Amino acid sequence: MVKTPDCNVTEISKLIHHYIPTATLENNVGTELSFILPKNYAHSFEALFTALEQEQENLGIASFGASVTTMEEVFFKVSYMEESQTDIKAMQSSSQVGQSSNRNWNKNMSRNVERADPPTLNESPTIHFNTGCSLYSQQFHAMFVKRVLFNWRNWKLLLLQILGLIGSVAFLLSSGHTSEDEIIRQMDLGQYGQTIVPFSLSGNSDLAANLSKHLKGMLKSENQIPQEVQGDLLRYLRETKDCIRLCIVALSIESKPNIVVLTALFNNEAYHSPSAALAVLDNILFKSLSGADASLTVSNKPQPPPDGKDNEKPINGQQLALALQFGMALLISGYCLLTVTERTTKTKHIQFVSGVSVIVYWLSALLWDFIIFFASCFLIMGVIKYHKFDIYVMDYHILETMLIFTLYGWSAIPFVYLISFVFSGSTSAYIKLLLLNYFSGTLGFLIGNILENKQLTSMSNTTRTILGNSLLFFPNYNLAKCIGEYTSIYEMKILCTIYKNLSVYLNCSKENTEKSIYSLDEFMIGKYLIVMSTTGFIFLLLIFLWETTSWRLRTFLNQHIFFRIYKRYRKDIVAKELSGQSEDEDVQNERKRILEQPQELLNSTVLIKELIKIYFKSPAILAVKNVSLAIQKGECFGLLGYNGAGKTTTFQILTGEESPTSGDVFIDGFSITKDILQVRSRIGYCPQFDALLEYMTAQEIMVMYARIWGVSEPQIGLYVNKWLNSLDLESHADKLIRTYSGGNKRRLSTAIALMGRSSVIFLDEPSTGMDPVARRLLWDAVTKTCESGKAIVITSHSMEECDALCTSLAIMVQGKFMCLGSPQHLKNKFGNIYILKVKFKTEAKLEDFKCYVTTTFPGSVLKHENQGILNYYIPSKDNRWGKVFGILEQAKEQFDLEDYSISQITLEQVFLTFANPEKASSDEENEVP
Ligand SMILES: Nc1ncnc2c1ncn2[C@@H]1O[C@H](COP(=O)(O)OP(=O)(O)OP(=O)(O)O)[C@@H](O)[C@H]1O
Repeated sequence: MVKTPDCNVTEISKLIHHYIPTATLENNVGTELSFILPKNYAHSFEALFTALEQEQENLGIASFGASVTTMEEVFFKVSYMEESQTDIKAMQSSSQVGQSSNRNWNKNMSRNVERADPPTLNESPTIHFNTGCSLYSQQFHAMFVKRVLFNWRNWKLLLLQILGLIGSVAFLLSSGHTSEDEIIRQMDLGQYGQTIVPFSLSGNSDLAANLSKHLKGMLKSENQIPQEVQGDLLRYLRETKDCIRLCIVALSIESKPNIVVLTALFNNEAYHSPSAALAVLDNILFKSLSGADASLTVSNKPQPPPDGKDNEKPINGQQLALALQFGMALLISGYCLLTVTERTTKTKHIQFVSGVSVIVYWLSALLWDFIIFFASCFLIMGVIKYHKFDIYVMDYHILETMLIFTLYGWSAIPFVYLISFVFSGSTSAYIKLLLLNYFSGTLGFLIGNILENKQLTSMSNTTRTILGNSLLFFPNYNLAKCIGEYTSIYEMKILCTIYKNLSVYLNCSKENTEKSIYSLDEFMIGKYLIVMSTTGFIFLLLIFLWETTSWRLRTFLNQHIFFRIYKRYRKDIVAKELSGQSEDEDVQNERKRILEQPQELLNSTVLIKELIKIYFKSPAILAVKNVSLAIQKGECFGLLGYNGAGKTTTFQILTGEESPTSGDVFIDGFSITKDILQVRSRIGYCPQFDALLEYMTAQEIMVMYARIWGVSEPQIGLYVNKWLNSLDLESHADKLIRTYSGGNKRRLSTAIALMGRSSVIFLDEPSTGMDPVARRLLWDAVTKTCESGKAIVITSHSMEECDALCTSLAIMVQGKFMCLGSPQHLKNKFGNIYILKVKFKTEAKLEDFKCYVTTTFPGSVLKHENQGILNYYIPSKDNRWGKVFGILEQAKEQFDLEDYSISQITLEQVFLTFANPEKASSDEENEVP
């Protein structure tokens, strides 16, 4: 029944009980009133409905109808009976007494019992909500714990990143060193394999002949090839092809009067050829003096380091600078994982609409990520110390090195946050950021060094400066430069102290050695430190700016640029599709009321004024076409429509996710286009796809949202448990959300949307995937939330759900409202048929019954016939409820009917009429007069 303002519910109940004593009140919410009438009183229906029709005006009934029990209600009844027979004791002993009564309510279908309860879920008088500084500190706490839990639950990933950092640094540092035990290298020709040794002999002297003989003998014994050259030895070396590769040493023995000149030649491409040539020469001299058996062995053994420095490693700053790049990129890039996931799954949006401030959100993330980074830097210092890179750890240098790392972290973490806005997937974001950071560090470092060396490039100074300065944008480049320059400076200082006479190679002037490393001069680190500390602030500022002004920017572009251009070139479409005029009287009246009355008089929680949304693609998609609507406090408004009708887009605009192309929305009087931050903290939102942090448990995420809303710390447990109870989630409270079924995730998303102090809650298909029991729990929670004074806007493809919950609804078709009003109003307005279902005991009188129906109800249509069951559409015009029941009671006896039912058109049939007008009109033409 639809009640008028002066409806007398007590009198209506009395009248119904007069005819049907066992009738029960099912629902009394808003303008809707419904009773359950047992079927065994079907014989009294004629009298009851006739009496209702006669007294309709006196009792304050705007309209009424009847529907039969659905299969879902049968499901509840059967499962309840089954359960009560088998497990009644268990249910009674349930510790959750309130919960248990909830379940009974749902399974009994006696909704009135529960709905009569005072609202307990929202703003219970005992719950205190913090504001101001305490609210901000609670939100910071919630955001910080969220971040900690992410790393705690994904510890393997974090460990991998830290091990990657330390491992890569350790590996690259150790692989760059020469071994401590240097090998002894023998300086003979054997180290080059078999070689050709050209030699020339000139003059006639015994000594020369003797030397030549020893040379040949020695070379043969060493498996080398002696090659006597007649004529010019140098020319032979230059022109003989084989010599280019195989001649390492050569010898000339020249006899002059009174002297023999021995000359050893060496191939200057072979590293050890000079000493090998001398060794050959010394050997033949020794052999000629001491006999053929005498020999000399020449070996190369590096000299040991000076006293006390025997373990010191050579310092190599570039090596460390490059070694750090991969590990740092691996760790730092990982900070995009949660931020990208939160943004793409809309979890961040939900946190913002629940009231988290932008500053709190990002600073809490920065703090935790910085702690992890700082701890990792200490581990790197350990590795550096272990590898004896004393320059970074001796004296106060550890502080200087940590300062470089700290400033790098300060700029690199916000850099990663900022760049992560570009990506739509967390894994691809990680890989791409890893490559960007790594290559900006390594290639940037090499390019930077080339740019600094004026001899290597022919660029003008301006180009060189622009290129050099643009590299400063990348934190990894600054880190590499800092470490590289830092090492060079101290290396120079140490060398100048030890070797005072090295002025040929080093500038060891006082001015140079005593200059501060923090100086802004070239080859000092001051510039890089200042750039890192400044870019940290700039990146953070850009993030805050983007978060707070991107909405305005998008709205401005949409409304003042794109839409203006569109209007200019598509006047025909704008006039036809976006005028806002409607053929439906209710939609038109609502629009007129909103446009004509001042906003204050409308006093609505949600006010939608001429809302238009166009997706400017090719071709442009007109998703919402000039919609106006006012939703009051305590109202549950349903938005129905086929897939693609524009419901989600409307929701996205109402929650500040999408910007409107034209028009405005006011929540509690605050404009969504101008005061988005005020609007955000007044909204609860359950999006179409679950926006949950899957590494958390239900308990943890609910506690997080309770903190975001500002529930006082001692009451959070109580508050969260209430909401977990309300959607029957306590048994899953401690399980990770990633293990939940789809239905349970929906329950949790809905509970999150319903909690807090919002004025309006948007539920986008909340019951998708829920079982019937969970759906009833959801209905119960939604009804109680409405009763607590909040407005709820819901979209659903379940007509039954909208029928049960919504005080008013609109059917949306291709972006427009086609009708508007309460479910019963729409059924009465558009449902001009009754649905008659008849079942025969035998089919003997079936044909007679068909003739009877055709003559008794002119215009009726047999919709469906199957195994003795007939399904008719009967026009309701001229056939009142009482008359129809009277006729069918008589027909039951006359035609031997086993059973019959007569019901009003369902909301679903009204929906089909509107949502598919072409089909519906052809159906009506063909089937229903
Ligand atoms: N981001 C987008 N870019 C372009 N077009 C879009 C975008 N989002 C939605 N649309 C289009 O806008 C229209 C309305 O889509 P919307 O998602 O609002 O429908 P809906 O009624 O919520 O459908 P459903 O019931 O399937 O959720 C559709 O034609 C859709 O293709």
